[in-house]
Amino acid sequence: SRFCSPACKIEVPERLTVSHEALVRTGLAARCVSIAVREATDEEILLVHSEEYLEAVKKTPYMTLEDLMAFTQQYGDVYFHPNIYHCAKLAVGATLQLVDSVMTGRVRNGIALVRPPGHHSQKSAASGFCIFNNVAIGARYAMQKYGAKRVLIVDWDVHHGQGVQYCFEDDPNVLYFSWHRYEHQNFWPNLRESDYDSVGKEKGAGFNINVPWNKVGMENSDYLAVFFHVLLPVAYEFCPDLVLVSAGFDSAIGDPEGKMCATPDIFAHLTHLLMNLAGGKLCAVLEGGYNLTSLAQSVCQTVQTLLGDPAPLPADLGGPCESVLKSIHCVRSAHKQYWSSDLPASELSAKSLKVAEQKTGNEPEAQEQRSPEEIVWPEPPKRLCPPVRTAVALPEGVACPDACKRCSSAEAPSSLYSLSLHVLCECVCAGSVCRITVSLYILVCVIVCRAVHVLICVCVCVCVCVCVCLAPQGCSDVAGFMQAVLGLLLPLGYEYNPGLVLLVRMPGSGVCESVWQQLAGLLQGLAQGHTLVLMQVRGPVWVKYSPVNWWMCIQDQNWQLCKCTNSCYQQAEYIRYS
Ligand SMILES: CC(O)(O)CCCCCNCCCN
Ligand SMILES: [Zn+2]
Repeated sequence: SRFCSPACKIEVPERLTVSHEALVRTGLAARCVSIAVREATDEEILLVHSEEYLEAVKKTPYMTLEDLMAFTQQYGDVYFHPNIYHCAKLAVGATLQLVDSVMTGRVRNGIALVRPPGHHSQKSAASGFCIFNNVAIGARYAMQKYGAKRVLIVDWDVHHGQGVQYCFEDDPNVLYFSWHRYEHQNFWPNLRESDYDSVGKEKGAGFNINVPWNKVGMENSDYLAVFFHVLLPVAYEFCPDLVLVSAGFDSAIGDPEGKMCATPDIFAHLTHLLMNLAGGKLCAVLEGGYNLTSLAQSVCQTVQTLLGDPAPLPADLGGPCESVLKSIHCVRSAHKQYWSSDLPASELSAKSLKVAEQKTGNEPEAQEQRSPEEIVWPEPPKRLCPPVRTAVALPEGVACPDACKRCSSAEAPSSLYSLSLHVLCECVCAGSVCRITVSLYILVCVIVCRAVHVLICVCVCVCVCVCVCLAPQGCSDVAGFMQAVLGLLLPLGYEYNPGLVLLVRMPGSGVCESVWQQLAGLLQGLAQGHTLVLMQVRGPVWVKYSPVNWWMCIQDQNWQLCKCTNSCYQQAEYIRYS
C-alpha cells in the first residue's frame, strides 16, 4: 500500500487533468501547439543537483517500502513513490522542451503543466513535494545551450522557492523574484532567509527579491502593486533575455495553502505585464495550486493571455493594503542601493499610505474561518478574442499586412479627423478589432477625444501627460520614462479602468521606438486592448507594425509601408518600401 505523509495529500494527479481539460473545454488547447515531453538526462539534472543526490533518487524505484519511508524522512513535506523519479525526470524534460521551443523561436511563449513541482528542491535535497528544480535547471540550460545572458525568474507561487534562491543567490545573471506567504516566519518553510532582507550574496547582491506576505487575504490590488512598484521597475532595468515563471496558482483564492483572495483573472494581467520583457520569450512552469477550481481557471487565464487575447480588468482595483505597503517599502529600501529605477521610497509610501488608510480594517481575516472548499468567487469574465487584432486604413495599392484588417475608408483621407473617427467607430468600438492606431497631430487628437467623449478622456489625460511631460528628456531617460509608466501611469490606468487607451506621441518627442513599443504593449493591459495611437512624426511616413499593434502615420498622403519582422513585443525593424 502506498504511504503518503498527510502534508502531501493535496498534491494530486487531478491537478493536471482538470487544468488540461479546462484548456480543451475552453478551446484554448486547440489554439496552442503541443510540445512533446521527454525525460531529462543526468547531465541536465546535474546542472543544479549533486551527483550523490541524483544517485540516491535513482535508487528509489527499487526501494522497499521501508527504505522508501526512511529515505523520505530525511526531507520535509515530500513523498517518494516508485514512479516519482520517472515523473520528476519528465517534469524537468517538459520544462526543457518548452525552453527549446521558445529559445529557438518555434513558439513565442508557453506553459509546462508538470508534476512534481520544483522550486523547493535543492542541490542535494528534496523538499515541499519537489524532487528536481524544474525552473532552476531550465534557467541554467537556457544560459548554457542558448547563451542567454540574463534570466528573470518570477515566482508567483504562494510559497517561497528557497531552492531557487539558494541556487542563484550569488549569481548576478539570474534575477529571482518571489512573493510568498510568510507571516513573520510563521508559515512554511519558516525560513529566516525568506524575508525581504535576503537580497542575494557577493556578486549576486541585488538579484534576489523576496516580498513576504505577512497576512493572508491578499487581493488583486496587492499583487498589482508589487508588480508595479517592486518587480517591473527592476525587471526592466535587468533587461532579461528570457523570463521563466514559477507559476504556482496556490496564490489564488480558495487555495488551502495560500488562503489569499486574488481572483484567477489576475493571472491574465500578471502574465501580460511580463510578456513585454525579453522580446516576449516567456516560459511558465506549473508549481503549486491545490484548489482544483481556481487552479483550472488560473491556468486558462494565463494561457489565454499568452495567446495574446486581451483581458478585462479585475473588479474594483484599489491601492495595496497597509501590510503590503510595509513589505513593499521594506523590500524597496533593501534594494535601493542596487537598482537605479527607484522612486524615492518615501514618495511611494506617502502616496500609497494615504490610500491604505482608507483600506485598513478590511483585512479579510474572516475568510480564514471558512474552509477553503466553502469559499466561492465569480467565474472570470468572458474574454473577447477578436477575429482580427489590428486594423489599418491604407491607401489603395498598399498591401495589407497579414493578420490585419483593412478599413474600408482606405482612400487617402481628406481630413485626418474623419479618418480617425471613422477608424475608431468602425473598428474599435465595434469590438471586431482590438487595436487601431492612426497618427495625427496632437491637436486633432484633442478633437477626436472630444468627439469620443468620456469614453477615453481619462486615459488620454493620463497618457498625454506622461508623454508630454516626460518626452523632453527624450530617449536617454528611458529608465525615468519606464519608471513613470510603471510606477505612475499603469497604477493609475488600472485604477481608472478606461474604455479606450489613446496614446499620443508629440512630434519630435524623442521618445525612442523601443520605449514606444513597450508603452503600447503595457497599455494594452487596459481597456481590453482597445488602443488608438496618435502619432505625428517628421520625415518619411512610417507605419510601425507588430502583430499586436499597428502604428500608422499619415503625412501629406505619400505613404510608405514598413513591416516589423519579428514578434510583437520586440523592437520593430523597419523595412521601407514605397
Ligand atoms: C510547489 C508548492 O510550493 O506549492 C509546494 C508547497 C509545499 C507545502 C508543504 N507544506 C504543506 C503543509 C500542509 N498544510
Ligand atoms: Zn506553493
